[in-house]
Amino acid sequence: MPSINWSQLLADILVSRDEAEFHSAVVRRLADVAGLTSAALVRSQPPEWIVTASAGRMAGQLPLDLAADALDSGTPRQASGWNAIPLRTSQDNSLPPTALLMAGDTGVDIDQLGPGLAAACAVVRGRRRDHQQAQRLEMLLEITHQWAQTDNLETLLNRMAEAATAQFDCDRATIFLWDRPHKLLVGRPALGMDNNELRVPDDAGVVGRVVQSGEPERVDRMDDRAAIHGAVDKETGYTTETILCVPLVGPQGNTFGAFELLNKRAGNFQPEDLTGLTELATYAAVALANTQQWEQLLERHQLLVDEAADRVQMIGNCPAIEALRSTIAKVAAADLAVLVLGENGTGKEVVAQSIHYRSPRRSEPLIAVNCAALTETLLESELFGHEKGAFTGANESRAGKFEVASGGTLFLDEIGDMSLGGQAKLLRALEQKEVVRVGGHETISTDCRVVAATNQNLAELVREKKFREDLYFRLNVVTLELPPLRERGDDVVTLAEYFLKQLCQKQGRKPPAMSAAAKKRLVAHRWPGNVRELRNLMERVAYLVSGDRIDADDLAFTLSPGAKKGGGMETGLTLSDATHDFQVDYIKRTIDQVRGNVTEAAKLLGVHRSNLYRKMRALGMETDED
Ligand SMILES: Nc1ncnc2c1ncn2[C@@H]1O[C@H](COP(=O)(O)OP(=O)(O)OP(=O)(O)O)[C@@H](O)[C@H]1O
Repeated sequence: MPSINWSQLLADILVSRDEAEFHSAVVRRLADVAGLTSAALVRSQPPEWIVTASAGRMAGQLPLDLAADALDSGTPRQASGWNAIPLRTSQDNSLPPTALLMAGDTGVDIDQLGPGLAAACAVVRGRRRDHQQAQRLEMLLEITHQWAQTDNLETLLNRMAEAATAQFDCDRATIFLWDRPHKLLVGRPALGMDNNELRVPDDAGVVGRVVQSGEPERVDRMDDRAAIHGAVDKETGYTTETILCVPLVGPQGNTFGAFELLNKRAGNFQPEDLTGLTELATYAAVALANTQQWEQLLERHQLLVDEAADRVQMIGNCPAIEALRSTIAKVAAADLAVLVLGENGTGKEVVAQSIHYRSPRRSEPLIAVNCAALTETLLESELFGHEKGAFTGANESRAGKFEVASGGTLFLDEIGDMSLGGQAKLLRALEQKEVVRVGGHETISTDCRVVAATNQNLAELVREKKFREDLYFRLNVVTLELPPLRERGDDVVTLAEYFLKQLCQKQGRKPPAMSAAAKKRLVAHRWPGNVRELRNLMERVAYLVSGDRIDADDLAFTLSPGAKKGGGMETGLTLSDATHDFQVDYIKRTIDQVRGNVTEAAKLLGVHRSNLYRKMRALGMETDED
C-alpha cells in the first residue's frame, strides 16, 4: 500500500525557507508515491490560477474547475482520474485558497492529507512571517534613523516614498497632508504632476475616505473601479489597479494625512502589507511632525536673521562710503578673507556685519572677538575652546569661537594687538581649518570666513616684526579702508540725523530739527572718536534737549585725547562745556595711559573705581560696564 512518508515531510517543513520551497518538496514527495502520475499545488487568485509547484507527468491541462469545486465546498473532489484536495486548516484562516491536484491511483488517505498539508503550510508560513517581521523591524529602524536626520519636508517625503515602494514592492507611494482649511489633500511626491505635487478634494476617492474615516482601505485588482478617484489617473496617464492606504495620525490622535501605495508588483496588497504600512505610517507621522516643527523653527530663525540684517545700515553718501558699499557687495559672496582698516569708531564692525549679512553665510552665526581685550592664554581658550580641567577655573568644557562660528563669519577685531604666540596659533587654525581645544586631543574641523579689523598700521607692524607676515597675507586678501569721519563731509549731518531719529523713536518722540549753525558746528568738529563719538553725542542730545530744535550751543563735544593733535581744545565754549570737555579728555587720557585698566586709572585720579564709573556716566562717557 503506497503511503506518504510523513517523517520526510516533517524534515521538509524544517528546512524550507518559504512556502514555495515547501510546496515543491511536497509535490516531489507525492510523485515518489507508487501509482501517482502527477501532482500539483494550485492557488486561486482571481481572475487567474497560480501553479505554485508541480511534479510528474503533466498530461494535458490541470483540472482547475475541479480545484475550484473542492475549494468552494471545502472537501476533496474526484473526476476523470484526478483528485482535488483543498488545503484548509481550522487554526489559520490566512492561508490563501490552495488546492492539491493528484492524478493516478493514489491509494493515499486523502481525507487525512488535506488538513495535514494545510497545517504544515501554516507552520512554514508562520515561520516566514516571523522572519519577515524581524526583517521589517530592522528595515524600519534603518529607515527611521535616516528620516530622523532629515530636516527638510520635501526630502523627507521623497525618502518615505522611496522606502515604501522598496519595502512593499509596489510601483508608487504618495504621502498626503491634509490642508483642512482649504478642504484639500496635498500629495507628494506625485510623478507626472506639476511641481511633483498632487491636490485632490479631501472627500475624493480612497484617500479622501481614509482621512475622513481614519480607517485604512485596500482596493484589489478585481474590485469596483468606482472606488478609485479617476481624475488623477486621467491627468497623469497612469493606471491605478491596486491601492493600499492608511491614515497618518498625529501625537494628539488627530488624522493629518494619509500614506498611499499604488500597484503592488505581484497581485494584490496582502494583509501583512497592511500591518507593515500601518507600522511605517506611525513612524512617518512622528518624523513629519518633527520636520514641520523644525521647518517652523527655521522660518522663525530666518525672520530673526532678516531682522538683524535690516538693522545693519551703513549710512553715508560721500564717495568713499559709496565705493566701500559697492566693494562690500562684490566681495561679500566671494568667501574671501577681508581686512578692515580704520581709526577707532569708524564703523569697522558695521563693515564686518554688512559682509556677513550679504554673504551666503548669513543664516549662520556672526561671532566677534576682541583680540586686544584678552591675554594670550585667555585668547587661545576663547578662540579654540577648552576641555574641562584644562586649567584652573575650567570647570566645564567649552566650544571656542572658531567652532561656534563654523559655517558663519568670525570677526577678529583689533587683530594688531594680538601677541606673536596667539598669531602663530591663529595662523595654524586658518591654514588647517581645524582647531584643538585647550587641554584636548581631538581635532575639530571648522569652516568660518574671517574678517579681521585693526586701527593700527599692520604693514608697519609687519616691518617692525610685531606682526607675522604670513598671517598678514592670509588675512589681507581684500583690504577695505574706512575714512575717518572728519573726511566724510556732510555725512556727519546725515549720520547725526539718522542717530537722532533712531534714539528719539526709542523714546517715542519726534526728533528735533537741527539748526544750520548746529550742522555747521558738527561738520567743523574733528571727530577724533569718529562715528562712535557722534553717536554718543546724539544720544546725550536726544535725552537732554527737550524742545523741537537743536542749536549749536546744544552740542557740547566730548573731545577725546586724539583731538589735541588736531590743535587743542576748541574755543568759543561756555566755561561749563569747556570744563566738561576737559574732564572727559583727562579721564580718557589717564585710562589710555594704563592701557584700559579702569582700577589703575581710578588710583591715579585719586578716586574710588565705582566713583570713577559714576563720574564717567555723568559726563556721558562710554564705560566698559555699558
Ligand atoms: N556708516 C555707519 N552708519 C551707521 N552707523 C555707523 C556707521 N559707522 C559706525 N556706525 C556706528 O558707530 C558705532 C561704532 O562703530 P563700530 O563699532 O563699527 O566701529 P569700529 O571701527 O569697529 O570701532 P573700534 O575700532 O572701536 O572697534 C556703532 O554704534 C555703529 O553702529
